[in-house]
Amino acid sequence: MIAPSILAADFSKLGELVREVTKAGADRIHVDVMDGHFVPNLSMGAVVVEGLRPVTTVPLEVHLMVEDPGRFLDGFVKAGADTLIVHLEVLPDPRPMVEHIKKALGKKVGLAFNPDMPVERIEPYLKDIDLALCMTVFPGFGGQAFIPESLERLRKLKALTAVHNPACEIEVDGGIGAKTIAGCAAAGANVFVAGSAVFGAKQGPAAATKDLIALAKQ
Ligand SMILES: O=C(CO)[C@@H](O)[C@H](O)COP(=O)(O)O
Ligand SMILES: [Fe+2]
Repeated sequence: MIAPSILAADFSKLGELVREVTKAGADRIHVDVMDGHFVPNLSMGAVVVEGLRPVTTVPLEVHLMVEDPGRFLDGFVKAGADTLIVHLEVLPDPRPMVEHIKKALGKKVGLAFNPDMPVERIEPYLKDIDLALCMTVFPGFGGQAFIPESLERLRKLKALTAVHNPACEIEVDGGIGAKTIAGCAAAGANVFVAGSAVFGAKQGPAAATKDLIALAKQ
């Protein structure tokens, strides 16, 4: 599954671009939310999700790179988010929030972790989540280079999900493109976030989406 990240899109044409990648076969749209604290950058809030909701039929997944995700969950749900992804780094015990997102809010829940977090830290929560997001760059900015050590981490994550929750999706985010996507798929990933490789592609976002879908399948 391909999840174009709108962080790399030309915001003056956001609706049009999201329509275009949806038509090209994007499986979901990835919305990067940054608070300037958890990561050294600011990006977008729930109004963007609200604006995009009528534009696409595919799920909108919100990647919350924020220190205090609990403050924002309701707003994103009201705006139309389908999946809420929170970072393990800011949750000493993510279980109450995972439960809240699933039961009270009725949405899908993802747990993300940075490249310097031991993969085993997510193990106790795998059985309760829909998606594990293995960051393949340090979060905060689009357009960074894929960290090669991520492949070994993905293999570990795949082995852990096989034991605890084979239905749990394994998502990769950061530096995913034509050169890195097949390796990530072989290592166990099945959801691929791509920002610059889609919206910055020479061939245009629609063709790039189709190319990435084909490469991920090989
Ligand atoms: O969460 C993040 C960055 O923190 C990502 O979702 C980026 O937006 C991916 O951009 P590319 O590396 O694909 O350009
Ligand atoms: Fe992201």
